Amino acid sequence: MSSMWQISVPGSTANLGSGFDSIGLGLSLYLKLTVSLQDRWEIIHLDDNGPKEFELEEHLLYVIAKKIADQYGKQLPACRVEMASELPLARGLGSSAAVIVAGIELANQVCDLGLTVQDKLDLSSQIEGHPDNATASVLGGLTISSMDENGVVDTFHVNDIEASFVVYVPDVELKTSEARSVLPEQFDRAYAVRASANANMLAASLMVRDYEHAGRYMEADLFHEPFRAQLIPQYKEIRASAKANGAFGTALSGAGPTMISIIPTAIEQNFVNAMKNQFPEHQIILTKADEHGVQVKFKRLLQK
Ligand SMILES: Nc1ncnc2c1ncn2[C@@H]1O[C@H](COP(=O)(O)OP(=O)(O)OP(=O)(O)O)[C@@H](O)[C@H]1O
Ligand SMILES: N[C@@H](CCO)C(=O)O
Repeated sequence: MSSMWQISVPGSTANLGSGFDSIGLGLSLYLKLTVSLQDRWEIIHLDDNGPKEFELEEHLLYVIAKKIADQYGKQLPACRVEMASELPLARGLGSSAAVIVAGIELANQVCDLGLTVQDKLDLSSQIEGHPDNATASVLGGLTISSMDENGVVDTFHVNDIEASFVVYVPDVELKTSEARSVLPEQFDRAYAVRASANANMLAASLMVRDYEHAGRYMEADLFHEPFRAQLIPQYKEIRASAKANGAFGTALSGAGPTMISIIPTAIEQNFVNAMKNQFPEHQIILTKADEHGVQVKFKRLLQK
């Protein structure tokens, strides 16, 4: 008998504008792993959304799985991993958080660690450094989170987000580390109060499912977008056209360069067609909130 695990992790969008480093939303775009045990490690990418060349010891999935196994005093067995991903690298769709959550789950399954959901929220957020994408990949849905100085995460989780989302993915990468390097180290008090008031309004609007209001506060970020906008292809044009075509609001997805609109479900097809006409250089994808977070299917196979 041999064992096989199928691990599915949703990608995510972080911030939704003013909810910087705190608000996340799982998207119905997935990273999927098929894992089995064999006598040597092997990671096979089934598409282009993975590193083109890599040393095993530097592959994020392996690094995380090994780190977690070590942390729990277990030996990580050699695995064959087939990886399929709908998340382009370094575009703002939470590819790194999804791989981190997948690596934690892989170690959890093959080393039988018995991790709780809270363990997964804490471990993944500590590794990412902020809980927005990580919590959304663990839980799906909308997550509003805070991580304390000991790395303990408190998350408010909301499902049934009845809106549609459209992402505009440009053909350029922007590493999160680079997009964070342009942010100011400090804000003065009056500025910080306005920025956090806008984040509070965004969170409240999302909680009561007032997406029109949420769209307004998605566009009112003061923590990061004013400093990142210059790095983003067609930032102003996409925001303006999306609004003209009926979007509630548009923001950077995570650290960018992808942008995301929240739109009424009733207009989705016309909206996407109009935006595709106006932004032919972008890959434009209609998506929804994922409702499940990380999922595992386990099979025992009869060996030939
Ligand atoms: N499928 C994958 N396999 C291996 N490594 C990956 C994979 N997906 C992402 N990574 C790693 O994560 C890095 C991208 O992380 P980064 O935080 O810059 O972008 P992101 O997570 O896509 O964006 P954001 O955090 O803004 O949503 C890649 O350079 C690579 O090292
Ligand atoms: N909150 C993070 C998301 C990307 O990891 C940022 O905007 O930098």
